Amino acid sequence: MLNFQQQQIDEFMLHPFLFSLISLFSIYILTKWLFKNSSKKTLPPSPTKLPILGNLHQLIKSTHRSLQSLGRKYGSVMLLHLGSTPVIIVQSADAAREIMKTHDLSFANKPTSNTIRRLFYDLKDISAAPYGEYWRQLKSICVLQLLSNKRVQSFQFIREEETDLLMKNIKSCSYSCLAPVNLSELFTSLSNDVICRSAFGRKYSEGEQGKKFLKLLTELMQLSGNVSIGEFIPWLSWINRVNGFDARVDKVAKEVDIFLDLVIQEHMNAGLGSDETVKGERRENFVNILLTIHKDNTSGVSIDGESIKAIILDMFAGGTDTTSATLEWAMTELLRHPVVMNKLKKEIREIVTDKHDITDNDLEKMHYLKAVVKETLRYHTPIAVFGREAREDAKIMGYEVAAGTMILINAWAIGRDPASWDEPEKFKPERFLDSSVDFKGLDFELLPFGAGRRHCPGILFATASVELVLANLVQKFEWELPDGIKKEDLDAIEQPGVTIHRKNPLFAVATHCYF
Ligand code: HEM
Repeated sequence: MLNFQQQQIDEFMLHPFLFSLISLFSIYILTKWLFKNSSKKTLPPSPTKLPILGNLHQLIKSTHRSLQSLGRKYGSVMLLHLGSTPVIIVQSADAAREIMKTHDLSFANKPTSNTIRRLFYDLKDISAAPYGEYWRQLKSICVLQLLSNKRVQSFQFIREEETDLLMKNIKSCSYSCLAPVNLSELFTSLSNDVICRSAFGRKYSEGEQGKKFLKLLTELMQLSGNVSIGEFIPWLSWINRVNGFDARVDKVAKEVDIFLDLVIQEHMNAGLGSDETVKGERRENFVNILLTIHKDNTSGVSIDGESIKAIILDMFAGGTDTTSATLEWAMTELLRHPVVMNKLKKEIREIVTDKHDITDNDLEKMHYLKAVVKETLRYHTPIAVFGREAREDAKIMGYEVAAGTMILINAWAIGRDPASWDEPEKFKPERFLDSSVDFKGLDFELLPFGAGRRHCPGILFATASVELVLANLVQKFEWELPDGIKKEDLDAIEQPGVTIHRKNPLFAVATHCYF
């Protein structure tokens, strides 16, 4: 029986036509299999997704913390699906370096949404504009004209005057009657006033219109940070129309536009008269600088009225909330760590021995203060997660990324990665004293301001205010928590949003005053 079968097989195999047919068919199948396997994309690991929602349900509580815990399981580069949108999550210094240095140009776009488009003049602002000639022009205006070293120095008088007002306010509201002050609220007004004077040449916070503008800005920030379900699950976008979200976006965009039109008109009427002067010297404000660029069309840069409004809006959106959050977290940690507070106090009081006001020169010598600010930005990264978008197909850490894919960089998790940091869960400014690690975008383990082409142009502007305010708060007052709250009981609960603030406002009492 076996022999018969074998014989049949042999005869069959020896038949020349059948044999070649079978060979050809086998080669075809083998080639197809090989090709299929070689063209199969190497994608990052991915948690199981639900139908429709994808992985959205896993990010409900706190995006940066949820991403960090998923990363512990799936690795520092993982693929999530937010609804039907694939998103690559990056949570290590090495992977961030590949995105923002090795392949920076491939990832130089920013992810956008319909909400951002409607709030930010159809992407005419710097932070949302796609990479290209228009964005390059805007960024160069921003870096060379609005936020350059020289310009930031020229606004020193604004920082000093506003800090001085803050100190007087604390003296009269807290020290005089030993009452708790809401530091969170004071930091928000200070940051707004500093940007307002730099942008418009005057504070708008006192008038009715200005107050309304600040309220609108708060709403604008909330709306831009809102994860609108329709962005990720397009067939559910009707929900935004029904629940009033779309109407709110349109209303805020319209009212912000009316206010900015008014401010620009005022500046056009007043001309350079709207600039503030210090000892007879004119200090140009952002609106006037932009109007001059618009009029002169110098150096081939051309911007229109909408671009001016979009840039101004970016300065407020990018510079106010982030600065106040940094101050709020820095004071929270100083109050929770009396040893750090005392060390900082000692440094500041040794440098500012007489009663003179703290100058930029003094700040330069305050190495511990700078370490406290860096540690605050590492430990409480204000913009915990920021995005990029692939402009073309690229490969990161061996994984393939298709053009158009959204990337989310979890700067907060990178700042707490044990692979880069010793005792990352402790607030320890000392770690920066003998270290060259900085936040200027060259050290990928510390990315509070991002890196590469899209890095934050406001670093100098922000740190100048944060350092001056902190140094004054610590030099001029002794601080205690209200109502006998112990340092261990001071919470650090976060309020989710684009910028991570404290959920509960920070209250403290100025018990001694030295001015
Ligand atoms: C502590 C304060 C601040 C923090 C933590 C911060 C953080 C950031 C981050 C993470 C980005 C994205 C970077 C990237 O994608 O690589 C960014 C972009 C930006 N920031 Fe800031 N920022 C701060 C202050 C400011 C200030 C004071 C201004 C202006 C007055 C400003 C204006 C901008 C602008 C215009 C962009 C968009 C840049 C671009 O897309 O090319 N920021 N910022």
